[in-house]
Amino acid sequence: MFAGKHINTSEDRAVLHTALRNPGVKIAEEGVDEVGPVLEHMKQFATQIRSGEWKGYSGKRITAIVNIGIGGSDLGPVMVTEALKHYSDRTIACHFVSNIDGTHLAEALRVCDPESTLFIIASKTFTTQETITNATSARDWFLETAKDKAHVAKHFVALSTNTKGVTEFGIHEANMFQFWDWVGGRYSLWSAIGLSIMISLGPENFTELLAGAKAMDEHFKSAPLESNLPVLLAAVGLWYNDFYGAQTNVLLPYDQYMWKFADYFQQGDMESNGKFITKGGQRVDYQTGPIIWGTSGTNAQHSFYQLIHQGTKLIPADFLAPIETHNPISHGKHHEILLSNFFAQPEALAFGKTEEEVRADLGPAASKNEALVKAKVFEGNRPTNSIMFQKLTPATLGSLIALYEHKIFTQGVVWGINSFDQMGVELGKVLAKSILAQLPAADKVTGHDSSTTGLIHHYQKNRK
Ligand SMILES: O=P(O)(O)OC[C@H]1O[C@@H](O)[C@@H](O)[C@@H](O)[C@@H]1O
Repeated sequence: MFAGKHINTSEDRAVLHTALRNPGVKIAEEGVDEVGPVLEHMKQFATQIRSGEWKGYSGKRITAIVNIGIGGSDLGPVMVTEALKHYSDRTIACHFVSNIDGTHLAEALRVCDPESTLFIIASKTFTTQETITNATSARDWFLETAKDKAHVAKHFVALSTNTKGVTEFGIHEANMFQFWDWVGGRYSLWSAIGLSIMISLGPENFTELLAGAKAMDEHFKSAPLESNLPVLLAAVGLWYNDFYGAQTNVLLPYDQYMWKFADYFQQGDMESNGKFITKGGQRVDYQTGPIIWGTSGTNAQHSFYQLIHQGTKLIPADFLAPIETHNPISHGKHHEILLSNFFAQPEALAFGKTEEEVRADLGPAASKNEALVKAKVFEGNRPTNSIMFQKLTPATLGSLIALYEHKIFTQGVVWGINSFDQMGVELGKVLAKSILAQLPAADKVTGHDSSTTGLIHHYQKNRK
């Protein structure tokens, strides 16, 4: 991976997101020597937006950005801007529009002023139906007020590998931030796709984020296997996934800023390792990628922990927490309570509560209610990893993301699959396109099973 070999075999591509955090690295791959210049372009632009030097068409400064992208062109920027909100000066409101559901764009535009809004169209391919449709509607909305197409240049920029698609859309090449086909969508927040992060947090913090990831890259490359964090995380995951039949891995950050961390790695892990075919084309006869889910802190305890503690499924869990909080309100009381929960849960999951302990707790009442005794038993022996870090800084977040990226890579290598393509997302897209063409009239609906045909007909009869 680090050497730039084409390990994404199905697409014959290198996998070089690590080069994005190591500008100037020498690898013979088209575009690698442009990493530094593009980063510089992003810094200049972000600084102009943040300082107010960049003006909208009517002379107002930019006070809101709307990142329009989906999947890897959305989840990274959303997760990181949330996780590092503490580092934002909040002078520029950040909106993220991904869903094709018109509600997503409409609700974002409701609070934006066309004269002071910048649209960032983020799409590696610049062909994704949701993004191009949302971007076109955003441009129409903008032109309702701005009138003149020449004003688009001040309010629309693109992050893409597809220069032709971007210029055809009407965005000037000078307002395009390039990246390359060796950056996978779900590994792209380090590239131009991170522009919204940089505008929100400032170039220095973005540089720190990259530096944190680079530190983890170095560790991954050089640490002995037995003390190599991504390898350990991968090995523990493999153990439960492949030898204990665990279907899943829940991510539980005890830091409210990280509330989108699991959402981000849902794509990162499941789109990478949700594969049943090896690189050589054989059907695997073992389990590959786990189901990833989770949410932050104690909210999860009051929601789904019941099943983790006493359900019939084995759910390995990763707990993450900062030693220091950015918000030590009420003399640090909140953080002490938060951390006491962070320490308590893995202990409870590991050691549970025996029937004898329950009986001792209940005293004489135990013998009167045997069912209650059984209901209060925790079997324990439920596996967890606990990861503590000093504070959620840009560098620490960069390291944590890279830690999980390399865990995913390591597991993919052991399973012999290609973690860097995503063939499984294509079929639904193709079917949706053919159905879209059939929606105008009932007699156009052909080639489907009776359930699908019935649903489409129901919609056609009842739409207004
Ligand atoms: O960035 P673009 O090209 O719009 O793709 C957005 C997303 O599309 C999906 O179908 C997947 O392939 C994702 O990996 C990707 O991040």
